[in-house]
Amino acid sequence: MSAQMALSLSGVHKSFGTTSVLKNVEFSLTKGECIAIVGKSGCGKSTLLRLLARLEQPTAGEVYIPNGDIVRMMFQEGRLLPWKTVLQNVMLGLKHDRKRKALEAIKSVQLEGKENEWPRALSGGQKQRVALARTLVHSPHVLLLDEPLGALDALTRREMQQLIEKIWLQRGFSVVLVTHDIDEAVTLADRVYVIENGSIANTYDINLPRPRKRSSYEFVETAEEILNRVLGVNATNGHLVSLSNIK
Ligand SMILES: Nc1ncnc2c1ncn2[C@@H]1O[C@H](COP(=O)(O)OP(=O)(O)OP(=O)(O)O)[C@@H](O)[C@H]1O
Repeated sequence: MSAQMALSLSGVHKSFGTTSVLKNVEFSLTKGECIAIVGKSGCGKSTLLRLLARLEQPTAGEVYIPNGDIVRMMFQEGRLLPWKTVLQNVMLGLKHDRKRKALEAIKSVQLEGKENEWPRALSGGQKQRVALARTLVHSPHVLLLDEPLGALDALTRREMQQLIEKIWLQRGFSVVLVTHDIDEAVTLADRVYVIENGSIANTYDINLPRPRKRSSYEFVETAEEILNRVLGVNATNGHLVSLSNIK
């Protein structure tokens, strides 16, 4: 494996009982890359992330992450402990230098001044900032994002996307983002994988300059192409066609 490899999956299959969820999934990330995984509900996106987080084991194949590399996951619901303050939530799981590290992470998500608030006093966006701080405090090599902005309003979502991009560019970790929002995928990812019925159906390299302009012709074209692929729409005539006919 190359020293630049952040993670890789080769020939990964995952079944639950007799239900086959992932079939022969193969991809890799170099360090510092951000990829997005999109696909219809139930296609296996979260299962893929859970394999990367080692919350599940593959039925066959290999998930490779370099020894000692730290992987952290952020979920759609922030999963904050309601009986702990912002600072206490961010300090969770830390062993050394807890307060200093937590304060630094809280600052990086622009929540200075909220350290002693209870989660119930925070807006949805602020809660997700705390959830992000809780991952950053561990200095992850790989950040797994499972639809982290899915419950936020459109404006807050944009702000969070900008924040995630800024922190990612500063810190240089690798990101695997699962999202239903194709614009979000094209805004953030170097590469977008479309999953269909548990397999990678298409890969799109996104070579647009950052920060990406959603109104640009290239952005709109790319997002539409990916959306059509996910939906199984033939972009040339706009009709729904059988997914198996699209290569
Ligand atoms: N622990 C489990 N036991 C049995 N089946 C499971 C388990 N986890 C996931 N599945 C099944 O695997 C399939 C894929 O689920 P997964 O959550 O990975 O999809 P998804 O693409 O993330 O969906 P969504 O976009 O709706 O979150 C579903 O049919 C689901 O019911």
